[in-house]
Amino acid sequence: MAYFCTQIPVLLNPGVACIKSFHQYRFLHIKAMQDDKVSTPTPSDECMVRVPHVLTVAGSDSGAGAGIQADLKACAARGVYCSTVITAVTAQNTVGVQGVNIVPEDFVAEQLRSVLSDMHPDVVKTGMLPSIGIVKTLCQSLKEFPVQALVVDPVMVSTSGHTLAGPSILDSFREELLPMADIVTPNLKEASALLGGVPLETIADMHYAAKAIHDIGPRNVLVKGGDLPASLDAVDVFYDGKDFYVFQSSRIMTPNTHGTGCTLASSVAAELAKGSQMLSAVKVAKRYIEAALSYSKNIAIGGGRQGPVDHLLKLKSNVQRRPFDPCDLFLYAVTDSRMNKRWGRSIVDAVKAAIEGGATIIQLREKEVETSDFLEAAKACLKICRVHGVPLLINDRIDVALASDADGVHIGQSDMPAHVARALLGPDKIIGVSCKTPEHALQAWIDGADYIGSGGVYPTNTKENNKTIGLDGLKTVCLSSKLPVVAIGGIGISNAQAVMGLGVPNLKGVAVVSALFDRECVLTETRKLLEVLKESNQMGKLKKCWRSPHTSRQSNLNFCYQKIS
Ligand SMILES: Cc1ncc(COP(=O)(O)OP(=O)(O)O)c(N)n1
Ligand SMILES: Cc1ncsc1CCOP(=O)(O)O
Ligand SMILES: [Mg+2]
Repeated sequence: MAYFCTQIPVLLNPGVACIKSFHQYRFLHIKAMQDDKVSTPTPSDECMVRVPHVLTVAGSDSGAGAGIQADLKACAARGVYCSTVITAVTAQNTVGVQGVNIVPEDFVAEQLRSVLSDMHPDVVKTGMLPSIGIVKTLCQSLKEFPVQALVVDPVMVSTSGHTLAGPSILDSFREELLPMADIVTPNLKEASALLGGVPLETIADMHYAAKAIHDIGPRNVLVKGGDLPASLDAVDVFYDGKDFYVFQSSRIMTPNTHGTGCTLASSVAAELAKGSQMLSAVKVAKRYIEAALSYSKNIAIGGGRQGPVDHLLKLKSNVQRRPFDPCDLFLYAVTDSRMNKRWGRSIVDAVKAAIEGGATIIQLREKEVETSDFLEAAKACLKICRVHGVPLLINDRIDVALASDADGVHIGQSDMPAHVARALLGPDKIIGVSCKTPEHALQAWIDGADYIGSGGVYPTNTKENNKTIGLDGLKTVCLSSKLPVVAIGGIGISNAQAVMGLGVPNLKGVAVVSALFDRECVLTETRKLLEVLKESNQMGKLKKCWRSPHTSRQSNLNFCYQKIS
């Protein structure tokens, strides 16, 4: 079995050293264009990385919970490329299957030839195979273009009860397809059909079925017990021809189960494509489907009885989150547990008060707390921030940001490099970078940051050995920066006006620690600073911008400030 590495392929221009990130590439490309010597980058073999690849041969589900669409999403979620040969197009939604249109056999053959002859997938996974001709075509193609593993999900009846492959198909399954399979993953109904209609109602029956199906020829069998009567647990039985393994987990109560069979089989295929052994591929796939089911418990898609699982575990968080808006930097509150402890309050209480006072973004800068406490605080603060539509960033700790699903991070010149943070956090999270010079600011932009923090503008006791850049230094950085800027360092009620009065358009606000948190009442201090900031932005030229209602549920905080130019 080959080992594959999953790095992003690197683009090369002849004569240009290997470019490591998209942002760097984009920058060099733009620069080359400006220098008038652009040539289209060509891939070079030495930098190319082979990507694990699953080909799914299945039906399309217009509702996208199952079929080809589930396979694509599951493989993407598991980090594997997925190509698709479509055997049928179904009209389907959360209510049921309204129609099926089978793709002609010779066109299935053509799709198979296109993919197998050129792209050489590692693993083939099958779903809906609606005719004997299509089963035979597939078996023939696999003989011509062998793959490392074949995963057969013997789809016969949709969960809503619609026949997707009739009983006529069973002989070709038994005689041709299953003997070629490395694993077959029937549910109880499908296992029963493969065994000629024998009733399967107990875990003992599932053991019997796994063995009897194994005798037909596949190397491994996973009998799924989701439909087991009178069982609160989800029980699946795996048999490798020698040993039985019973996977038992508590049943996740959710209406959103459409596509779980396809997803499980695709995930097994994805793990095999990455190089896993069969038993660990099944284990990982089961863990993944459990996570997806649990995550999708309360998502609402469609009006029918059975909604789709959210394979990418993303839909809910995108509802709660909104894109970064530079206006968020207006009143940027940065916590400090030492100060809060001194005044006898928790991080969470401090954040609550700052938001109530008008803070437009929160950064948890916790240099002295244990990781587990930091994570708990981040989760608790995130709940509050989400209710108020205020973004929450984590200082320094990418791991805490990831684990808490915070909105982003703030990192300095000696922290994790911003391009690495971007690769770890993905395109949607907010990244801020501390910059004291125009060179820092340019690099932050190249690396994919969203904003820069610049300072210390004034001397401060909050951060040791921090060079003060003054208002002139801040202005120089702002003028050179392509990104919005927030000023930091020694800023409070007495000098916020002077900072904002610099009059550079990309200076969007001030970041403040001690002026808010080293005070008795965070709420009062935040309110006072907000008033000063509003004044300083030459009141009248400052426009209150209302956010769309779904982003913030408290109307008094449902705003940001934007300067009218
Ligand atoms: C908004 C903002 N700007 C700058 C900093 C400083 O970050 P860094 O230079 O990494 O120093 P520490 O805060 O980690 O001590 C910041 N935290 N926030
Ligand atoms: C974290 C940081 N980075 C540059 S100055 C500073 C400290 C700002 O704290 P304060 O607002 O109390 O001066
Ligand atoms: Mg830092």
